[in-house]
Amino acid sequence: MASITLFVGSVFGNAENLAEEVKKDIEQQGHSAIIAEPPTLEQVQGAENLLFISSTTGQGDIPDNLLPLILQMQSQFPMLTGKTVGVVALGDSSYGDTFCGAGRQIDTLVQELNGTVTEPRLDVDACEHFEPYEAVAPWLQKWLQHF
Ligand SMILES: Cc1cc2nc3c(=O)[nH]c(=O)nc-3n(C[C@H](O)[C@H](O)[C@H](O)COP(=O)(O)O)c2cc1C
Repeated sequence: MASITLFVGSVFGNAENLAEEVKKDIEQQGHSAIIAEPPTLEQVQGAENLLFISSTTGQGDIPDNLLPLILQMQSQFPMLTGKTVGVVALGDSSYGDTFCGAGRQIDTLVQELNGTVTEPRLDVDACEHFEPYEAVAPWLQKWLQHF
């Protein structure tokens, strides 16, 4: 059984709702999951495995509720060696070059911090998926197989 901490970046609630569904799914498969509310550096350091679920706001920006943690991680460099990390990015391809910009920033950061990325980041396009969970469910199955 794995223990997974979810770190969620959300402005209007899409990523938050998705995280609740993902949490249930993880638990149904016999693992434990908690959503870090609010997401803090201590929770990053204490997490066995980390799953980031973040929308993108502004022009490729990280939502305000997750930004302080990401800035702290960028400045304090809490190494993620030995921890499995997943990144799910919500975005909208009509934003062009900034599509899923927050998720891309987080993905780069966790790799710099030496997290173990077993599945490539999933980018979920709101233009294709009205309900993001339909895109995330198969990705999550594959990600959980690594535990
Ligand atoms: C003001 C605003 C700016 C956005 N900027 C981007 C962007 O730069 N890139 C992107 O891929 N999506 C962008 N989006 C789309 C959101 O990431 C997408 O709608 C997401 O599902 C919102 O999830 P949330 O409710 O958890 O914040 C933007 C949405 C809004 C309302």
